[in-house]
Amino acid sequence: MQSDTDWAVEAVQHASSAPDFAIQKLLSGTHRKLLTLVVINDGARVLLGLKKRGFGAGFYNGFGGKVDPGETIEEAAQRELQEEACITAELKDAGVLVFVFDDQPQPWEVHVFTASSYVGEPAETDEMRPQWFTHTDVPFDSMWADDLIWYPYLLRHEYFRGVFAFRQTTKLAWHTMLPPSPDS
Ligand SMILES: COc1nc(N)nc2c1ncn2[C@H]1C[C@H](O)[C@@H](COP(=O)(O)OP(=O)(O)OP(=O)(O)O)O1
Repeated sequence: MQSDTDWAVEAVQHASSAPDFAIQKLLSGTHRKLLTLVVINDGARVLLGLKKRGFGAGFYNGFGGKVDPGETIEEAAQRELQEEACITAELKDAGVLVFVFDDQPQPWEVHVFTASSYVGEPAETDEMRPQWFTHTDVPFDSMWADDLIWYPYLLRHEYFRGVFAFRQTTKLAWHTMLPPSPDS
């Protein structure tokens, strides 16, 4: 597993409005939970899934989950895409999101990927029900609150990095978006 998100620590340190819990949890050095998220974007539409169980159930989201020990982040993204949507794809790095929750011990680091095409036929699984949405019809009212902020970058094919602080799991309390790093 690999990650490099010291920029998230700097971002909260330099933001006077960042909530205390976000600053404390990011500065504490607590091991971050690594996750993946894949959004298939064919140029006019995105393929999302309605999460049927577990964290984020009832929200539309891309396909993804936790990085298992011994896996690279991209291997985890491929595995989760196959497990949740029954497809494979050539993945492109789209951005990184760091989430800090007041009710979760660890910050979460979510690596977002896109793909313009895929192999297989998207199919419903135990975890997700896939559905296409046009770019003008993305169901933000039924998605995580952060999505409204970073989807525009994804749809413009612009690499993004963001830090988001949530209270009571789903209430977005604060966020910041950073310019892409020089090597991204
Ligand atoms: C907090 O805001 C979030 N926004 C968005 N768009 N996506 C998020 C947010 N927080 C988490 N996610 C994503 C990251 C992952 O893709 C999933 C959560 O993964 P999950 O907990 O379902 O992981 P699995 O490994 O599949 O879990 P199980 O095997 O235990 O079901 O949500």
